Amino acid sequence: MTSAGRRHGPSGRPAGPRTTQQRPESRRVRPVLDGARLTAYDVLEGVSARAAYANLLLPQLLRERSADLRPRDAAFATQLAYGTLRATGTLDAILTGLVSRPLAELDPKLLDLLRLGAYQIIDLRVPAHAAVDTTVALARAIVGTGASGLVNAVLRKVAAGGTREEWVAALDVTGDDRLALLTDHPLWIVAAWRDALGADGPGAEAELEAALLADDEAPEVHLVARSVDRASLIAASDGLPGPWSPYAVRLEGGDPGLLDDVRSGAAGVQDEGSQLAALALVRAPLEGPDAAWLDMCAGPGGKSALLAAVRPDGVRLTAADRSEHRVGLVASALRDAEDVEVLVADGRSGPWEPGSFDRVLLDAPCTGLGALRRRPEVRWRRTADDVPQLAELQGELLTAALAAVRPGGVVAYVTCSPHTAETVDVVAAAAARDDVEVLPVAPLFPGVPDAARGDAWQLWPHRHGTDAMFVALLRRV
Ligand SMILES: C[S@@+](CC[C@H](N)C(=O)[O-])C[C@H]1O[C@@H](n2cnc3c(N)ncnc32)[C@H](O)[C@@H]1O
Repeated sequence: MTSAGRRHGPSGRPAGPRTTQQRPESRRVRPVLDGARLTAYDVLEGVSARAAYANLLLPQLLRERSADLRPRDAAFATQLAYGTLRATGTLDAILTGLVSRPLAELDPKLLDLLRLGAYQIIDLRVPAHAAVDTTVALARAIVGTGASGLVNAVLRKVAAGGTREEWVAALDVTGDDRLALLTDHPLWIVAAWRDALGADGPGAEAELEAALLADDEAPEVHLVARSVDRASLIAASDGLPGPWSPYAVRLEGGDPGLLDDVRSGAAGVQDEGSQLAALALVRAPLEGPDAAWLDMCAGPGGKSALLAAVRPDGVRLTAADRSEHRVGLVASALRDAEDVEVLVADGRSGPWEPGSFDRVLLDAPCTGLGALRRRPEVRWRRTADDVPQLAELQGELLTAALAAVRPGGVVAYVTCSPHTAETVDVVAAAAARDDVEVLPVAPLFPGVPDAARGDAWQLWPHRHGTDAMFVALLRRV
C-alpha cells in the first residue's frame, strides 16, 4: 500500500450543516451544528482537557446521542474523532506554520477545532468549504464569535496546501521525520518499530512504512467463538473465518454488540492476535500433569475467557489482576465458566504456592505500542520514558510467573507491544537463568507465516492483520 493511496473519506458528504445538537451556552447564537462533527469535537476536548480515553468516551457519547445521530453520522463521528487523534502530530506540524503564536499558547478548544477542520481537509478530502464552514460554526458556538475569523483564515490556508502528501512534501522533511508525518507516529515509535522489525536491506524501509501505515488504519473487528461453533457465528454475523485462529471470525462492518452470541458471552470481540497469544499457552508442550492454569494479569478477561472455553476437562483456571475494577470485568467475562477462581492480587506477590501451576499466562502491562490502532491518542500520550519502568515491572512479573509454575510447566509471556525492551530483552534476562528454557513458538502454528522473532513470535498488522502481539514460551526445567 502506498502512502498516497491510503486515505480516503466521505468527500461526497452533504456539505452543509444538518443535525443539531445545541449546547446550553450557545443558545444565544443558535447555530445549527453538525451532530457528527460536534460529537467528534467533544471527544477531542475530552482527550485533551480531561485525559479521557477516546475508545471509552466516544461509544458513551454515541449512546447518549443515538436519538439525534443516524448510523452514518455515528460512523462519521468515529472516523473524525479517531482520525484527528491519530493525525495530531502531522496536523500540528502543519498548523504551526499557519498560526502566528505557538500552538501551546492557543485556547486548547480552538486548537482542537483547528485540528478537526484540518484533518477533514488533508486526509478525508471533505470539500474545503464544507470543512471550513462547519468548523467555523462550531468555533462560534464553542469558543465565541471572535475565534471564527482565525479558524476561517487558517483552514483556508490548510486547504490551499493540498493533501497530506503535498503538505509533507512542502514541510521539506526527510528520513524518519517524513515517515512520522506520513504515518502518524512520533519519532521514538518509528525507531522502536524499525528496531523490532529488525529488517535490513533494500526492502526494510518500505516494510517499515507499510507496517506504520497499517498501524494507522482503523482495525477490522474480530470475534472469538468461545462456546459457540465458529460456523454458526460466521452465519449469524455475516463474517469471514479468521485465517489463523480456529475460533476467529472477521467482520467487515456492523455492530458486534447486537449479536446474540456476543450478548450471551458465547462469543466476544477479540483481536485474532490476542486469540493466538492465549492459544500459544494452550498448545505449548508440557511434561507431567496439566490441571492448574494461572492468568496472572487477567483484566479485563478476554484471554481468560478463551482459556476457560478451550481448556481440557479437569483444568482449574485462576485469573488474577492487581486492579479491583478490572477483576470485576474478569468475573463478568467468566460468569458462566465452572472451576475458575477470580482474585485481586499483585502478580509479584500472589497468594498461590510457588510451583503450583502447570501453565501460566503473563499478559504483561506494557506501552501498548502494538495496539495503537484501537487507542488513537495513546501514541501521543506515551513517551519513551515510560518504557524502562514498564520493562522493570515486566521483568519482576516474569520472575514471579516462573516461580508460580512448577518445574516442567510453561509460562507464556505476552505483550501488545513489539518494543525490544519490553519483549526480547525481558525474555533474554529470564532465559539467562539455569532453570529456564525458551521454547520455539512458530512450530505450534505452522499455518502462520513470517512471525518468528528468534524462538519467540511477533505478529504485525501489515503481515497478519492483527495487533503487533509478542509471545514467548518459557519452560521451567
Ligand atoms: C495487557 S492487560 C491484560 C489483558 C488481559 N489479559 C486480556 O486479555 O483481557 C495487563 C493487565 O495487567 C494488570 N496489572 C498491572 N500490573 C499488575 C501486577 N503487578 N499484578 C497483576 N496485574 C497487574 C493491569 O491491571 C491490566 O489489567
